[in-house]
Amino acid sequence: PTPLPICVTGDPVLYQIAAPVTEFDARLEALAHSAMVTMDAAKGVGIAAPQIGVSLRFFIVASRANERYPDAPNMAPVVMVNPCILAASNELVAGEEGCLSVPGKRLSILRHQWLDVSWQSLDGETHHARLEGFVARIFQHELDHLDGITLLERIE
Ligand SMILES: O=C(O)C[C@@H](Cc1ccccc1)[C@H](O)SCc1ccccc1
Ligand SMILES: [Zn+2]
Repeated sequence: PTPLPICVTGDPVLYQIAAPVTEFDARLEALAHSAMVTMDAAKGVGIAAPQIGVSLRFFIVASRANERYPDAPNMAPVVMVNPCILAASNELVAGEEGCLSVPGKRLSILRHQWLDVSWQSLDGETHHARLEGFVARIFQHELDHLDGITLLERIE
C-alpha cells in the first residue's frame, strides 16, 4: 500500500494509551504492513501504530546503521505486538533520538542500557529477548508511543 500520513505533535492519538491487540487477523497484518511501508518511506528505524493514527499496541523495530549510530546493528524489521518490558538495567544511557512525529527535533534522552522484553508476532506467538544499546533504545522509544508519550514529554 502507499505510505500513510504520520501523525505529528498535537494529534490526540499520540497522547492516548493504545489498546491491547486481541485479534491476530488479516486486518492486523494489513495495519502492520502499512506501518512498515510508512516507516520505510520516512527512513525510520522504528514506528508505532499510533503514529499512523491506529491506537493499538504494536510497533516495528528496524535498527540499521545511521550517521548518529554508525555501529547500530542492521536487523530485519520486527513487528512487536503487545510488547512489554520484563526487566530493565539500572544503568541509563543518554543518546540522541529523533521522532517521526516531532519533525526536526533531536533530543538527548536517557534510556535503560538493556531490557528483557516479551512480545507477540503477527501469528500470536509469544517471544522473549534481551535487547541492548540502540535496539533497546528504539524499543523504549516505541513503547512510549503506545503509552501516549513522545520525546517532548521526556525532556529532562
Ligand atoms: O518516531 C519514531 O518512532 C521513529 C524514530 C525511531 C528512533 C528511536 C530511537 C532513537 C532514534 C530513532 C526515528 O524518528 S526514525 C529516524 C531516525 C533514524 C536514525 C537515527 C535517529 C532518527
Ligand atoms: Zn517517535
